[in-house]
Amino acid sequence: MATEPAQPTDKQPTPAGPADGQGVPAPRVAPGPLDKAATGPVEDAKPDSAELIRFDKVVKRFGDNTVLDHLDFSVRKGEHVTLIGPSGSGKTTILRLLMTLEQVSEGVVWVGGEPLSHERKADGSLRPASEKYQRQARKKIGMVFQQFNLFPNMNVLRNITEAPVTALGVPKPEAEARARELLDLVGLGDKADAHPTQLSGGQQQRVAIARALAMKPDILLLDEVTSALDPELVAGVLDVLRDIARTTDITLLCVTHEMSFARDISDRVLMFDAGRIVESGPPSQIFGEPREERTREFLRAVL
Ligand SMILES: Nc1ncnc2c1ncn2[C@@H]1O[C@H](COP(=O)(O)OP(=O)(O)OP(=O)(O)O)[C@@H](O)[C@H]1O
Repeated sequence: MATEPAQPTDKQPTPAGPADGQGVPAPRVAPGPLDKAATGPVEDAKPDSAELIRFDKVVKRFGDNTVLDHLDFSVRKGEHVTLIGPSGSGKTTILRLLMTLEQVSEGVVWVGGEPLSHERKADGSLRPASEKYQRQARKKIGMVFQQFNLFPNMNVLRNITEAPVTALGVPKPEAEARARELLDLVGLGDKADAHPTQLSGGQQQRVAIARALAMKPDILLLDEVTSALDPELVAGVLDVLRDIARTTDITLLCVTHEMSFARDISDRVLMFDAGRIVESGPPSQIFGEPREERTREFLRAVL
């Protein structure tokens, strides 16, 4: 397989290019021209309707580096799942595949019962998805990055309303009313007119959370959202997220190094190592009685 071109950074999310899986055998769940050995109707492979996200035999390579190695997992509607594991184990790559900032090398990513990494052709086969298809398919997914990435030339209100107005066509007054509600939710009701440079890092990150929620996503991806913050600002952001986890029915997929936060908000924790899940279970198991030595070793190092 050819080495991939440089990937977009979180700061400059560019539209996803064509999948690098083109020309390689298609995943088991994607019978069709790319998978000559596979038989059976595509419909049979559709995820369970309660599953909102499903990774099916997903492989992600960067050049010779296999970052995700035939990864299978799913997340149910409304579930809060946290990914933990050592640096470089592939956690962020999973979120970036869901945002279509990266493309799978093999396998299929499904969201809401429809393929995200691929699109269905008229004959029922799955082919690597076009940029246009993915732009539409990822609309129900929001992400908060480590760096807040607010628009510096727009005030807080406009940072939040910009995407709903331009991408979803929400009328401006409606978008503004919702933005004000969200600002209240994140404890920044009085900052609508401020500019990002007038806010602390923690406040900027709370605006970024409000901005992600303004798109009314079904799925919220959180990628180490407190890593860039001064220690005294971390608790405020985590409290806002705890509230969101408790009071909304949003599905959360979260990468964090904050183990007590993971313990608080998660229904399930997935422990990763070298692109594979080494253990999966409720926080009581993972943090209380981990079954795998690799999990115990990792937690000894970080707790
Ligand atoms: N665009 C890229 N090009 C080449 N290699 C990449 C790219 N993005 C990630 N990688 C590599 O993929 C591997 C997994 O990275 P990833 O960021 O998913 O790990 P992680 O578990 O989230 O780590 P951390 O906890 O440090 O954020 C690393 O070896 C990383 O260097």
